[in-house]
Amino acid sequence: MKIALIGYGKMGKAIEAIAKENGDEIVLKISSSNQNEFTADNLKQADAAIEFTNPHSAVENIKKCLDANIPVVCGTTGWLKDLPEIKNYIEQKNGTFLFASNFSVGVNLFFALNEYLASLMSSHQEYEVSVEEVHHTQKKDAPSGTAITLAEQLIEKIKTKKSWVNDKTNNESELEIISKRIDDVPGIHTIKYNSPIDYIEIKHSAYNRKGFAGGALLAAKFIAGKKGIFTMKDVLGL
Ligand SMILES: NC(=O)c1ccc[n+]([C@@H]2O[C@H](COP(=O)([O-])OP(=O)(O)OC[C@H]3O[C@@H](n4cnc5c(N)ncnc54)[C@H](O)[C@@H]3O)[C@@H](O)[C@H]2O)c1
Ligand SMILES: O=C(O)C1=N[C@H](C(=O)O)CCC1
Repeated sequence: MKIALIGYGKMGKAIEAIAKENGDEIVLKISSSNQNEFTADNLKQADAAIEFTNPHSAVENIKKCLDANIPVVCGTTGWLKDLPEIKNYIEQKNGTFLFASNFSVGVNLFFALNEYLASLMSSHQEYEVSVEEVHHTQKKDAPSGTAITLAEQLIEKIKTKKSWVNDKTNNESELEIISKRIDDVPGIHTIKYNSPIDYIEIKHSAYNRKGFAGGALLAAKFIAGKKGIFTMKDVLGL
């Protein structure tokens, strides 16, 4: 398969390494230093584009891929306030799009586990739920996109929680998300349930970026040749 990489930083390079192992071809690599090559003609050489840049560039980059009629997988986090605009754009262009806050298969299984545990815990209000995420110090957004997905799942199931805050809170209706930034940590997410008599936690730790990169490639293969908006649930059959 032929892939355009929009963003050639830590994730772009991790995707390139796995693509080479799989026999996929990277036909275009765009970073902030070669924007002149980010053209419709160049994009059209690819079966799909994979976008991992930053919260300020993602929306424009996705639109450029849709304008060129190229299916686009996006892993950039921190831009989701603009998702309704992107959904309209996809409809107008009859385009193809897949976003995931986390592409790793393990985290997508962890999402399913989080939903299941939250539905069990919803009738046990003595447990106070909170989320913690730890990432490397170069990360631009907080909380992580993955932590937001986990928090949204919890708010859906645990009716006392109405919204999340990225800070400590004593307000019972707010779900606490604590963000920590430590050197080179690829990503750790923990869901904590604390009661006056015991404590339960579920935790996912990424050892490196291979899971995110491999999942993004699976997603690109899944959407190539399709039309519409997809999620990792479609890719993994969850
Ligand atoms: N969804 C997931 O599974 C997942 C996993 C890891 C990282 N991420 C997210 O992916 C994004 C990128 O992460 P990273 O660690 O690779 O970051 P990074 O800073 O290492 O790389 C970003 C790259 O984007 C390039 N870039 C910046 N502006 C650009 C533009 N306008 N057009 C094209 N390229 C541009 C930079 O030159 C750089 O090469 C972040 O938002 C991060 O949170 C998501
Ligand atoms: O390294 C990052 O940045 C990561 N971003 C995603 C997020 O915000 O959840 C996924 C994990 C790694």
